Amino acid sequence: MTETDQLTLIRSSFALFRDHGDKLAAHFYATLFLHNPQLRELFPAAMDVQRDRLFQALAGAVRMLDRPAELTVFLQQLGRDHRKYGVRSEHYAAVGQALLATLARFAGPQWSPAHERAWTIAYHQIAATMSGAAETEADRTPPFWHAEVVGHERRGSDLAVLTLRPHAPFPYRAGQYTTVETPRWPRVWRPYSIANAPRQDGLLTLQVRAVPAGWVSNALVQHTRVGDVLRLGPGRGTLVLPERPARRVVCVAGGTGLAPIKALVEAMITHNRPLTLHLFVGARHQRDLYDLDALRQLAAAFPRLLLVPVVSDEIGWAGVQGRLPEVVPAQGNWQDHEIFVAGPDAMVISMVERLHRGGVPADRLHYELSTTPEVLDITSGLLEHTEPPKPGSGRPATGDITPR
Ligand SMILES: NC(=O)C1=CN([C@@H]2O[C@H](COP(=O)(O)OP(=O)(O)OC[C@H]3O[C@@H](n4cnc5c(N)ncnc54)[C@H](O)[C@@H]3O)[C@@H](O)[C@H]2O)C=CC1
Repeated sequence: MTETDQLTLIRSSFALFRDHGDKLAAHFYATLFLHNPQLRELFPAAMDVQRDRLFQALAGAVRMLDRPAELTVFLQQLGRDHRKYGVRSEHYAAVGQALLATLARFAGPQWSPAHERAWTIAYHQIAATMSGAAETEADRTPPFWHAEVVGHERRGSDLAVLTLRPHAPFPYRAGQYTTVETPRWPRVWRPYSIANAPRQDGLLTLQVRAVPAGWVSNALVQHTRVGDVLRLGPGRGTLVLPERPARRVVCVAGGTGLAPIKALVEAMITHNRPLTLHLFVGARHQRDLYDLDALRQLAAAFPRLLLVPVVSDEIGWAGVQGRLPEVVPAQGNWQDHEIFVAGPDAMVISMVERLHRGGVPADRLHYELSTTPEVLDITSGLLEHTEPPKPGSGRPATGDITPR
């Protein structure tokens, strides 16, 4: 079977599953657990979110099949990230069997031996790439880090700043995110940006907003205390400082999008010391500007940091008023600036589009979206246990200005 034949068979059969996402996933997990009850304990108690992820993961992999280099990078990362769930190489065969049986069932009469072969080959390649990367990584880093909560500060009714002390050195770059599991919700992991540049004492801060029905965010904000121990996945994400030192910089943070931006600002102040550094911090209401005191301290220590709080939804606010995508382009000519943007996807997309239209080259625009295919894939693997990113999370897509 040629690669082209394989691709055609997989894509054509995939179209048959499209309308069965939920049922297909439910059948897959039922089959998997029926034949391998010992695997149930790798998954969270509630499987509804998990089921949604399966079809997205398959769609992501099928989409990338004709881009092998990209697919390999994605699968390697997925394999490394599955270590924290306790996934081992021998589990992949069981998953493959359940998957193939499920696909055959949902494809119906159109399923042929050729389809079976094409999917089997593809799955073996996927499993080999994932488990190979996981094994290589096992020589270098632990699958997860325990981290003690050494500070828990409420900033308003739905927001908390957590300070964590990992039990072992936790390598990451300013602007990256980690995934967090709380003892309250075992095996449910959610991504949160790390809100500080790496420090000598190894402490990490998270800025977490509790969102409606957000299991982990509510546990972290409402029910977590100093002394609790969380688990952290490895640092991830591409919203990091570029190789070339940034000389003139604009940072834009909307809501808890401040977390990665604050880490980047700290790193720049320590290492690059840019000539100009504008920091726009947007919130809906004045009371939502939850970290102003700390930002003012940064500005006092580094006078070239110009801090601009922006409030969008409160009449009577005496400072800059409006939505970030309208305010920031109007405040200056940023064509020769390095721009970092984080916050709600709609804000980030609108901001990046406007700045690009205004002449800022794509390679100077740094941001991440929660809905990029890459992210969807990473957070929704066959065995992945995370929801789409929530507040406080950071996503890879730096420099790509195409909204997805
Ligand atoms: N790397 C990243 O980009 C990161 C993104 N986030 C995301 O940031 C978001 C933060 O949520 P909240 O704190 O509740 O922020 P929020 O919804 O209260 O909004 C914060 C700011 O963004 C503006 N904004 C919101 N929607 C907008 C839109 N459609 N168009 C233009 N401006 C808009 C608001 O006016 C305000 O200035 C979450 O969705 C979270 O996932 C969080 C951390 C990192």
